[in-house]
Amino acid sequence: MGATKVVMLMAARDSFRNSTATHLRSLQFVSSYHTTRLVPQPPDLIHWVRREGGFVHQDLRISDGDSYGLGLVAAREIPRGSDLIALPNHIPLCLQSLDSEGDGPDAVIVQLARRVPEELWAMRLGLRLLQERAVVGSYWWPYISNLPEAFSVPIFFPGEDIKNLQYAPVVHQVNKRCRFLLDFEKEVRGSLQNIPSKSHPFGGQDVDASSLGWAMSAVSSRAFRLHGLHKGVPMMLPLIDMCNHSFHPNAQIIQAQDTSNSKMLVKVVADKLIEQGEPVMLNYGNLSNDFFLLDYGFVIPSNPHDHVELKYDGVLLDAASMAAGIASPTFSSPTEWQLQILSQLGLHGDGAILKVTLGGPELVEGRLLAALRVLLATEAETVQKHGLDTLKSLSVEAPLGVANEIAAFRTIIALCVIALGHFPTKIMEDESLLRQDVSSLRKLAVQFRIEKKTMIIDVMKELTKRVRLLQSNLKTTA
Ligand SMILES: C[S@@+](CC[C@H](N)C(=O)[O-])C[C@H]1O[C@@H](n2cnc3c(N)ncnc32)[C@H](O)[C@@H]1O
Repeated sequence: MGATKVVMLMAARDSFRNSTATHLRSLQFVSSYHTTRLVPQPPDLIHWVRREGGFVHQDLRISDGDSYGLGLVAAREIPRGSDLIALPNHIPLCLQSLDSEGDGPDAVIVQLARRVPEELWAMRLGLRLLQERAVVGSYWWPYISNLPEAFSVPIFFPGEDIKNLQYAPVVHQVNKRCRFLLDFEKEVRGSLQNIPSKSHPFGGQDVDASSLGWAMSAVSSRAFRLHGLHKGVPMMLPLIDMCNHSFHPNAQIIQAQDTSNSKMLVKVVADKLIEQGEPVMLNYGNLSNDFFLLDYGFVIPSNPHDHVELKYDGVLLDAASMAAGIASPTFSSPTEWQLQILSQLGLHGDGAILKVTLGGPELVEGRLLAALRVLLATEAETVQKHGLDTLKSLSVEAPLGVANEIAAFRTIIALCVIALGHFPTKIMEDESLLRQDVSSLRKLAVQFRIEKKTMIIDVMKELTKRVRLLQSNLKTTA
């Protein structure tokens, strides 16, 4: 079902290739990506920002080359603390408040944006971007023409490569986004049917799922939410959005006041000395590979913030526990006092959130760890001596005793084995696929699943190490 929808999205993309009206800019979408921009030779973005009253450090250049697409680099050493870019208020592209009324094209955009669920906020600003892309003479055209013509986010993967992700939570998200785009295409077309041309936000042009997908991906992969003046409102920040991501950035975005006119500026400032030839990197956030893939179209190898989602399920935990050699586990039939703690952990009763995670900086989600410790304990009094925070913490060693801790860790290791078993292929097979001549989208899908599996194996290794340590402590004490 999901895959069929995706194929439809791809097909929709192709069928609109010839719909260009001569007096308007086309919203069509062409299927290539990386460094290819919307027009073959877009205007010089640095020059445009300066001309519009922004500041760009004299030693900054846009560079083309590595696998990250375009990026910003230092042509000469830039000292720490230097301003790299400063954009006055009129350069960022944002959406007006969804509460605003009025008429004309902007009001139509606001009405359409109100129909987009908050979780797909990128589509809201995407409508605004599409509006500026459609009409000739847009103030932002020098910026928009420098945007990539295509994105490697999974809504544009062929159906087969969505399956190739092999990870249900992300496949589910991709299908949801594709379904949304196809439904929203109908809604947008319906709403624009009887709009007089002077109020048409896209200059009379048709909008399809593919152009909506382009706009949503342009925003999700490039917009920033700043928490100062604009209180988390997403904005497209021309030129600043040429900076690529690193968890070890050398620059950051700040908001500051322009001393000459006391208006607000969005700035990029060097956090470190930037060597000649070094790229300027920002941290997009401590995100999992699920987010990086869905919103940005890339994955980070050995991402310390990556995790896998599991459903908290007593029967599954019993199976894992038994596989780990623990006699008669009671995960599926907890006692009354255990159920009370599970409710406090949000793993039982009304409003329970059964999604738990393995991996990331926490290694094991605190709620899962606490549940295992509690359900593998036999005495209510021993457990009730401890607060929930202690039970949830991996750094508090064996709060309910060493044997309990070893049993909890072994159960998680067995859970990891079960989780690995859900992937239809092994890492070795994936790696051999990567060496073959396959499309870059397929490679990305395979790289994503390799990272998930490697992360699970790393959790197992770490917990095995801890079990060994606990066992040796036990022997020493004995
Ligand atoms: C804000 S834009 C940065 C400029 C972009 N490289 C370009 O060519 O316009 C974000 C996009 O850059 C690429 N990118 C940024 N950081 C990356 C990284 N660490 N690894 C791989 N791709 C990255 C991804 O395609 C991402 O969607």
